Amino acid sequence: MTNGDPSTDDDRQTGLVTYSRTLLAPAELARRDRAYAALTEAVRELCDAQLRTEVDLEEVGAVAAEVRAVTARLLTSARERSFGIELGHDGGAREHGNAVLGLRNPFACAVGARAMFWDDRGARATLELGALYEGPPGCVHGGVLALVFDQLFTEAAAAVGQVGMTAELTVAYRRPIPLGTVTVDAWLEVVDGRKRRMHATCHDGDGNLTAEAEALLVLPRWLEGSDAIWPKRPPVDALDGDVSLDPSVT
Ligand SMILES: CCCCC/C=C\C/C=C\C/C=C\C/C=C\CCCC(=O)SCCNC(=O)CCNC(=O)[C@H](O)C(C)(C)COP(=O)(O)OP(=O)(O)OC[C@H]1O[C@@H](n2cnc3c(N)ncnc32)[C@H](O)[C@@H]1OP(=O)(O)O
Repeated sequence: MTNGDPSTDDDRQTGLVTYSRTLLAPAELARRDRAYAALTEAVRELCDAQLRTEVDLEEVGAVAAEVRAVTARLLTSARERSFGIELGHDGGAREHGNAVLGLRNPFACAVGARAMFWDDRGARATLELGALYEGPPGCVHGGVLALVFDQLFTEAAAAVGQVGMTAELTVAYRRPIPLGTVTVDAWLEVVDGRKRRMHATCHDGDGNLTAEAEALLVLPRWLEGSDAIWPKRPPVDALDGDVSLDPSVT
């Protein structure tokens, strides 16, 4: 099957996952990533602005027409389906459609160089969850937090070489989470064959523990022996200050 994109080779199937491999030189790939990241950021800013705007209704109508015109320009050349996974030159997955950290997904909240980190225990995300992620008034939507936990578990498992897909996810919401900065830590607790038991915490901007989560990840039978590589993230010590992932350190 061909994916219709001349910058990648054809689709391949590994179990349930369809992926292609880039045909572009690294410099060209980086140039495109910068351009698409800038577009994604601009659209994200637009989403936030349209949510909060109080301009008069005539202006609202005019802006809607302009946005539709811009959408039509983008659709003059567009893939028909989701981004899927494209493999880069090092075999690393370029998951640019991912709902939490996709470079080309304006809904993604874990974006930018300071959003996602790994160490030898697991993964940490430091996120700005603004008005677009609201559930209870002024607070983060519980489903959005579950989404972030889900991704963090995958990251934490990958950080220690134990990838898996989420089979079960349980969240304990301990106190409302004000919109703003949240820090989520996830780590591996137990490996039992293809099963990985995970734990995670969420702290608000004042350092309060707001939620905890547990998950069972399972290395899918179809992924055993695959050469697919989850993309590596910067080490936690790339951050300023004390950001140990040790769960005993609060
Ligand atoms: C996955 C990451 C891999 C990274 C690889 C690198 C590069 C890129 C390639 C692929 C990337 C793909 C996706 C990653 C992207 C984002 C992820 C974000 C997180 C998610 O968004 S992820 C989506 C939600 N997630 C699902 O879409 C899973 C649907 N599901 C299944 O795909 C199967 O269901 C699966 C695979 C879970 C198991 O299938 P299977 O055939 O491999 O294994 P099997 O059934 O034999 O179970 C083996 C042992 O696990 C126990 N077990 C199984 N399921 C259980 C359950 N629910 N509760 C309690 N125990 C359970 C059994 O009881 C047995 O235990 P025992 O050995 O003791 O008998």
